[in-house]
Amino acid sequence: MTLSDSHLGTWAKTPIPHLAEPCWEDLSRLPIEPSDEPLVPMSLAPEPVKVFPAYARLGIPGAVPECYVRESVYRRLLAVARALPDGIGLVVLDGWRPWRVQQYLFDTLYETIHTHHPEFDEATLLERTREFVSVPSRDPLAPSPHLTGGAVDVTLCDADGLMLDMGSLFDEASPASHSDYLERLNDLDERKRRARDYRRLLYHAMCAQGFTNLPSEWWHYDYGDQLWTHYGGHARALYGPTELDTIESRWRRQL
Ligand SMILES: C[C@@H](N)C(=O)N[C@H](C)C(=O)O
Ligand SMILES: [Zn+2]
Repeated sequence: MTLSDSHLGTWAKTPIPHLAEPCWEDLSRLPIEPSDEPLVPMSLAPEPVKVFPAYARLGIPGAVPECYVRESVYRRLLAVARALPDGIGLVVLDGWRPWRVQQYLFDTLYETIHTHHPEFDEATLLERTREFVSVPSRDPLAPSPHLTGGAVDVTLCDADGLMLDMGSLFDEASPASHSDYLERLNDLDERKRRARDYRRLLYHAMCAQGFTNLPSEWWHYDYGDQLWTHYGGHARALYGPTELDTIESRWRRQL
């Protein structure tokens, strides 16, 4: 289904600004005042929110078949979806992530880059991997963003539920995934111009609800974690690492 330019509105006409990559060492020093806000399942959200737990669908070991997020993140994502033009839906691909999945993603990308570039030294390998996967960390002072339930990976779909072409694939580990990549190209063909406009639409709809974006990934947004503290200019983060409630922990609290 093709949506007309005028239908996409002013967000799609407003460029994505260029932002510098984060310095992860500086981020880890930002204070966290942890809230006990619960993790809630995105799949209970009404239309136009859609949920496709990408890592569980890919069979990644330890991945959960649901996208859990903190309650404030849930409410904000619902508001984002409701603010999109008619006929466009918000697809949530990942939210809270178990440490094991973060480790699997990190190790897999690290090994893949190492195989393709045996000449890279350790520091370069780490830098290239970090561009697309954060270092796995359960440290209460410096958790990986997705372990907090504040980070989300999202995209857009049309009224038929088909994901829109955003100019690179979700998790594509290439410069084309940088949020402002299409802003920097001249002479875009029709396909790339539409992808640029969809990225802009997603970016401004998310920012209007208080999310911040990771500049190396058009799909990754944060609320309440240390990336959000940095890019949003906040005094402190709201979320530390968290875990899903188990039946054992629930009963232990109740008895
Ligand atoms: C793996 C990718 N979807 C993602 O979320 N990357 C960021 C950098 C992360 O792992 O926190
Ligand atoms: Zn992410």
